[in-house]
Amino acid sequence: IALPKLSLQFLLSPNAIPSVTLIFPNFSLPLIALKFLFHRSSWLIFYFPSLQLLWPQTGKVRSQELDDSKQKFVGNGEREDNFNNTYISTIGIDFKIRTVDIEGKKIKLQVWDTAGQERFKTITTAYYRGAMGIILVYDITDEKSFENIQNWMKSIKENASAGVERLLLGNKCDMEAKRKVQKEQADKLAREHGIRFFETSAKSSMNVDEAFSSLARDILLKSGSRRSGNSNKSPSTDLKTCDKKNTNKCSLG
Ligand SMILES: Nc1nc2c(ncn2[C@@H]2O[C@H](COP(=O)(O)OP(=O)(O)OP(=O)(O)O)[C@@H](O)[C@H]2O)c(=O)[nH]1
Repeated sequence: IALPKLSLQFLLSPNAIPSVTLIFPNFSLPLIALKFLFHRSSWLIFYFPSLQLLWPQTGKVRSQELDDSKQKFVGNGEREDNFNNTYISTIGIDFKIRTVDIEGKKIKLQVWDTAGQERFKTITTAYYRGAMGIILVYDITDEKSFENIQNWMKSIKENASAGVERLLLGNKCDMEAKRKVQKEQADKLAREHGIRFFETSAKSSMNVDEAFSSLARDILLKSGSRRSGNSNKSPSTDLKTCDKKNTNKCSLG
């Protein structure tokens, strides 16, 4: 008998709807439906942006897969012709496996390609900790990207594990005519931080293998020397100069 009275009181109160749900369980069905709809819509609102985050990433992986298969199909054709010039920005993290040969041993590297853009910094810094090596890449045709290296160095100091192996790369060295960052500037910066520096080209593959091998070798050496108590750096990697005039060696490390 008391229930309807109670429900009326509750209906008039600001908390009416949850109270009615408690008193009349049969009312709860539409309310649950409402709640479900509400939750579902909020879930959808939260879910859709994350889908949008995933889509371009998938697109990037797919375009790279297509590129790889194109390279296989073309066979020994010039790699430059198959270079993927379509720019799809990395969103958050992109994951790749690369195998390098170090003194006859195959070393599998797990490479986490992080977005360079400032707005993804919170996501990317979360992945620093635990990384054994970090490659900092700037674009030799873009001064800002070089200036940004200082910020990344600071961020690594704050977020990465102590003693993480670092490597500085000046990429796009096939674009000499558009060069904005001189080799000497980067060399100086690398020396200040006590790290190796190479100029590379993802387009012509210049020094790309050398860069990965060098980092892997330094990581191996460091972990080996940690065990043996010796902390000497490995001898520098056999590098090629980016400008075509001198294709012998250029070790800046
Ligand atoms: N000429 C030339 N172009 C390059 C080279 N490396 C990358 N590019 C081009 O530069 C653009 C950006 O390349 P990405 O590798 O996606 O650059 P990123 O720094 O990873 O960019 P985010 O994914 O936004 O972090 C693309 O259009 C590439 O084709 C290179 O060595 N030489």
